[in-house]
Amino acid sequence: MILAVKNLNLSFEDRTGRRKILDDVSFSVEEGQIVGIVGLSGAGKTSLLRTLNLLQPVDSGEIFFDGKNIVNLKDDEIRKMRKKIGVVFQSFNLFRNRTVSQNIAFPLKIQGLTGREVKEKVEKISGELGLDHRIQAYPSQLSGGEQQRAAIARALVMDPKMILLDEPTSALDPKTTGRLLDLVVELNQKHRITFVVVTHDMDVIKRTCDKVAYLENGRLKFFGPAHEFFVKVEKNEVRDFGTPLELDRKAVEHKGKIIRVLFWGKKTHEAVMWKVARELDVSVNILYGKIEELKHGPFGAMIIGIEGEQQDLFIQRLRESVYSLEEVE
Ligand SMILES: Nc1ncnc2c1ncn2[C@@H]1O[C@H](COP(=O)(O)OP(=O)(O)OP(=O)(O)O)[C@@H](O)[C@H]1O
Repeated sequence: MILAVKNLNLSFEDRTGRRKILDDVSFSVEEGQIVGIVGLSGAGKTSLLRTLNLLQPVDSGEIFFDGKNIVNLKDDEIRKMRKKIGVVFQSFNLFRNRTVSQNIAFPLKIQGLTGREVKEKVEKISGELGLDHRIQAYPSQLSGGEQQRAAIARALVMDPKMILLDEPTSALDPKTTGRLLDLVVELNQKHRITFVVVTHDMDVIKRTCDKVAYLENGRLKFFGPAHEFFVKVEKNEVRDFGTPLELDRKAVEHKGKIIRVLFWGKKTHEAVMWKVARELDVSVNILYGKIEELKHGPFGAMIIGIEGEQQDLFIQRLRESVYSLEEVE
């Protein structure tokens, strides 16, 4: 386990008094995982991210990183710890009056590496991130995607164990977003870097995340595998995040039973459904359906109308091969 957050509380003082921002938040992250932090605006996502990098002191609670409680560290220990945790802010925070190369070199120079060592590292990282041709440019001359990669390069150059990303795709077009997400997955697999990503973007969750933390008014309402988060969305247990499949009863004329099926990770569910339907002579009518390609396999939701004498047996048999199945009244 690389990160364990225990009973974290944070509050801020404003005109109305003290306001709770994080309320008894606990979760843990295995090394090499990518975790998405989601929730409505103001839920406390960025505040949580800032506590993880010790930019934000907390009221109470513990944060174990790499086996050590990092809450209440002394200044020199904080500096040491920060080397292991890279941060890429939403606004990238690149030094405007330095080139890409100088931006990436900056943390290494502070470390006291020799000119030659710095040059080698900067070249290696910028090559890996496809920035070699932009190395002498200034941030203002870069596209949003390039600025993002320069900021990631600057974090990566310290060989961090974990990288925190705040809304990494909010300034990017869909194509650049796709490339960034591929890059995150690649860095994660190649270097085993753990990522914690604050995002509003469902694509980030679908394509990169192993786990999801869902915050509502500072409380962690869900923490678990990405596909289980999508189950929550389908069951309408997550406010304003994603749209569950709805059955429009008026639009459907159906005499038999209607079932809602959720499936995950197996590509065989549909084959099973048709096979069982044939065996039991049940007719199957898919009324609504959708499939999301998650990192660890497809997640799907279907609303199905069935007819035939052996409907109940069909439901029983199908239930064995899907994630969940319920009858719709
Ligand atoms: N330094 C601060 N002082 C007082 N209140 C703050 C401070 N920083 C954040 N807040 C408040 O804490 C709450 C949570 O903010 P935070 O930025 O963590 O939310 P968020 O979930 O990241 O929102 P968004 O998605 O809009 O970025 C907000 O109501 C915000 O106004």
